[in-house]
Amino acid sequence: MGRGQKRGWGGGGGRGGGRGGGRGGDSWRQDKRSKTDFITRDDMRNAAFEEYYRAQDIIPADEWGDFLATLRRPLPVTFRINGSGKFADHLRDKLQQDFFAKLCGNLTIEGEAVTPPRQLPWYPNGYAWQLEFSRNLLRKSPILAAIHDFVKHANDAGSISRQEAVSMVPPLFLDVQPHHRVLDMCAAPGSKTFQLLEALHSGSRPGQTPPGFVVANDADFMRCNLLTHQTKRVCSPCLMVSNHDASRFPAYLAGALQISPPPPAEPAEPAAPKGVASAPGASEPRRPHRYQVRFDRILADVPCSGDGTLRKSPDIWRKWNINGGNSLHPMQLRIALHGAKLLEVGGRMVYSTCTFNPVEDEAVVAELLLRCGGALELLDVSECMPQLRRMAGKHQWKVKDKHRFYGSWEEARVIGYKLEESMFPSPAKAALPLERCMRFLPHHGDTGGFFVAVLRKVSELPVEVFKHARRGVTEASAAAPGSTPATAAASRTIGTGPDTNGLAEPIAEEDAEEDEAAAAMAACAAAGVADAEDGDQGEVSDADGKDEAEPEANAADGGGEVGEDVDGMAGVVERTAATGAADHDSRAAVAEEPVSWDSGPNLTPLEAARAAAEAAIAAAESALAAYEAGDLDSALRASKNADASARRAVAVAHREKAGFRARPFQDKPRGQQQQRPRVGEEAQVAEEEATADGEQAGPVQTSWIRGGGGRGRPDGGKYSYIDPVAPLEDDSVLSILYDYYGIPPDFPLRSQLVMRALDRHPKRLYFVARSVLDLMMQDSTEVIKIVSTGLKVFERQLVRDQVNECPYRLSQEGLPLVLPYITRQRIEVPPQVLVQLLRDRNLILPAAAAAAVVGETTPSGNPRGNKPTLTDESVLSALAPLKLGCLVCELSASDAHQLGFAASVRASPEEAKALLASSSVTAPQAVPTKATANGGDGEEVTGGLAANAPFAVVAWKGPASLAIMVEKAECAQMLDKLESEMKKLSTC
Ligand SMILES: C[S@@+](CC[C@H](N)C(=O)[O-])C[C@H]1O[C@@H](n2cnc3c(N)ncnc32)[C@H](O)[C@@H]1O
Repeated sequence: MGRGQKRGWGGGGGRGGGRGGGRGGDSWRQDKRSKTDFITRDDMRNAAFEEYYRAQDIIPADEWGDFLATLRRPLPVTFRINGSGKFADHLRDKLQQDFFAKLCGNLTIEGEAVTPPRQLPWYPNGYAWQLEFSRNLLRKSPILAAIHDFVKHANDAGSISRQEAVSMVPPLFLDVQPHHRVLDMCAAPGSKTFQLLEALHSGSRPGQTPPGFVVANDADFMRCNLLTHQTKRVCSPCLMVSNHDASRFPAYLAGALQISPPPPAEPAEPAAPKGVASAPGASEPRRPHRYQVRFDRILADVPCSGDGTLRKSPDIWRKWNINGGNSLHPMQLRIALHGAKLLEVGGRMVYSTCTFNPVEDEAVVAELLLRCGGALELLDVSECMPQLRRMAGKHQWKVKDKHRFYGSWEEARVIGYKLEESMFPSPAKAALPLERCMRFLPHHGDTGGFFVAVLRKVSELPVEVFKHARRGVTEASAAAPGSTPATAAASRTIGTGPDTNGLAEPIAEEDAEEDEAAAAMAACAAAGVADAEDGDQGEVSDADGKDEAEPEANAADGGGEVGEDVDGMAGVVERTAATGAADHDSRAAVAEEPVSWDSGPNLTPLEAARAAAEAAIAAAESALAAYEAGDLDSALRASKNADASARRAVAVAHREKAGFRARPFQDKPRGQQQQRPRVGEEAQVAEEEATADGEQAGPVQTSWIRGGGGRGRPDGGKYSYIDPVAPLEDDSVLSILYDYYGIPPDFPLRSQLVMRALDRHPKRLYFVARSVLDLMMQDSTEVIKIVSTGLKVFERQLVRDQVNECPYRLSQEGLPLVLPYITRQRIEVPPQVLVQLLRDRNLILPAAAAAAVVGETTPSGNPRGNKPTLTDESVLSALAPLKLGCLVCELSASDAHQLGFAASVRASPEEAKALLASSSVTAPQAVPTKATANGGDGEEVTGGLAANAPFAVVAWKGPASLAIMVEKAECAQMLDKLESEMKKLSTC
């Protein structure tokens, strides 16, 4: 492909083992550029590929030319609108009316034809679109450039997701409902998990948690982190991200560990002589009931050779060879078989790949069906989504090794190179209804290629499916992305017999799992640490994928989070610390002076870190002002101070995080008291302080811990590179949260609020759905390797010089979940004020504004004051009685109604009870048996907490200002929605 051929937005993320999926910002474009710049049209051919697929007869002969030509063209940009409801409709209508309507007809720009945007007719609610503009056109046309910007910002803000059209199909056929227990076996980077979560939350009211959950699993740990990041935007407490080889995802959990009651008091027996085992002691853990893990819905979107993504990843033209698909087949079958085992009777499983290759497609499905002996059936979904063009699955195909094609296993058995019987068609397979499988061809809908089979489990699997020894955890498994030397070695020790037919078949699977669980249980009972799973992958990153040792990350950690939320918090610090607008300038003036660290009595490390961070901000602002005023000497001085203060904040925060309870600085003997450091020396002083002796506070104790091993877990845990999950049990904090926000005691903060670090002052608090918590509780031996879970609802927030009653602010992400239960610290604001807040982000309160002398300049020559001021009397009087600190600003019910937004809910105690009860109902066991998939005309399949949230923002009341704590991109989106609805209303 020549350079001129590139699409304006490049392609999306890659598929398959090693290829990552980029989303957000311009990274797509960069990925794309690096992949395509060196691939010319002449490179887009591969004789082996053409020979293989011509022989397979999966492309009608008269379409072959079209098929190849389409594969050589770059992929259009495809995106879908996230969620459903008012916001999603608004976005769709805006796109249609403001942008796409202008591109209808035979539009040409400077002689180049513009392909009009195309709505994907089969995607529910008209929420998915395809755009096809070249980079060249983007440069020439303001309207195309505006569309580009809009889509980019909407993607950044999380209201749309870029995703290849056919990749959206498998989740639609899975028909996920809110009560389902869902497993996404190979989930990263998570575009389908996102859809599954939306379906799970579909129909949930704000504050309501669906009773089901989604476990998103991937064998690659780093890709699990990517997945966690990508799915944040759904705002779901029902997600657990795990890291296993899907073919060995734990099928049995040890159950909740029970401690036998103490025996009745009896006369003490003489101690047993040494070397004689004592009788099972009454205080020994009783072996718990085994708990079988079952799911109602399973997506097996397996790693594959990926030739369906040739348009997105043209480098595959060069790399494609017959061995790719052949070598993946055994792993794909293992994963599918294990999925069948984990599936609940009556449950549905979708097997999908992005390859045209029948060895990875029909061959796997056919072998799976045969092995399951009628326990699985292939569903006929031909009536679902009729506008989605598809080809029926094949009953016959050919298998090839590096030498030649073979018509049957008999032919290949002796001379075939690395071939397995399961890859071949057979009369028994030909009798299966394989035509029910679906293959999506690129030239039919200007898409990529995909294969989908929808299966239902109608009865328990025959025992013999899993009877044979597990001989085939072969090199394919050992080479799985993310597999560690430990797993690979473990796999090899299981061995591959000569006649294994390569399938990870089996076995001794039950035994292996049982042994694993028993060993882990024994180890746990002995309070030991068993690395029963994969061992340490050597990664040291937290749930967000940040390096633990990264100084910036730690700077915010114990230091009052001042530097954490740059967009949200910096503004708050600026205006809440002390005296508002006027204060900004006075601080700027002093910020040029080296900062004193020994001021004030009883300065704790936390306060010191906070003070240092604030000083850093003040100094940085001062430096900026000086640069703007052209005073380079002052700017340089202030910059050095900012640097030194920030370093100090990092150092003190490190110490605080490490659990040192340092003595107040002035406790030091007089001679050793902190001297005011000279400019440039602060960092060194801070380092010394950070290593000074202190009282070790020790890690916090909790009643349970699951997973992980990092972040202070006392026993080390099994997985030293993953953060553990543990309940927040500090009642002093819980009581403050309940009291400050007026949350009714029924709301299960006490049982469902967790932290990901065993810190005395955890930085973030996450809410986990009951269903996820139950799953974790069944896993008493911690077999499931949890990478992340929970919805962030609170973030630690302390501000200097402010009486901040609650150390945790709400997180905008978790607001839709907790808002209905919040009865204090919330105010209604008229739409105009909300617009002002979203636009300016910080509004000065009148008293502070009055204190600023208009026209006066600071010592460095900058104008004082001059900040947007909050003047609305109704808001000011509503704000007055509220405490300093976090609050929620929302539209009134009537304004929300008029503007067409979901009205904010303030649940009465009774309603709160009902909402909570409906959030934790037991999942019905009956699963719809209708052989239909969701997604028919007009049927709504998406939803989500975020999508249906009322119009409300987290804000911060300081002594001098009101600031909102929402990221800039999200502010812009909200502002756009609000203004557009207000405009509509005014023109009505
Ligand atoms: C086709 S991609 C999945 C795409 C994903 N479903 C989505 O929609 O974003 C295949 C994924 O399988 C993972 N993988 C490879 N081998 C695996 C295994 N044995 N078990 C689980 N995941 C595996 C890869 O790391 C990769 O992320």
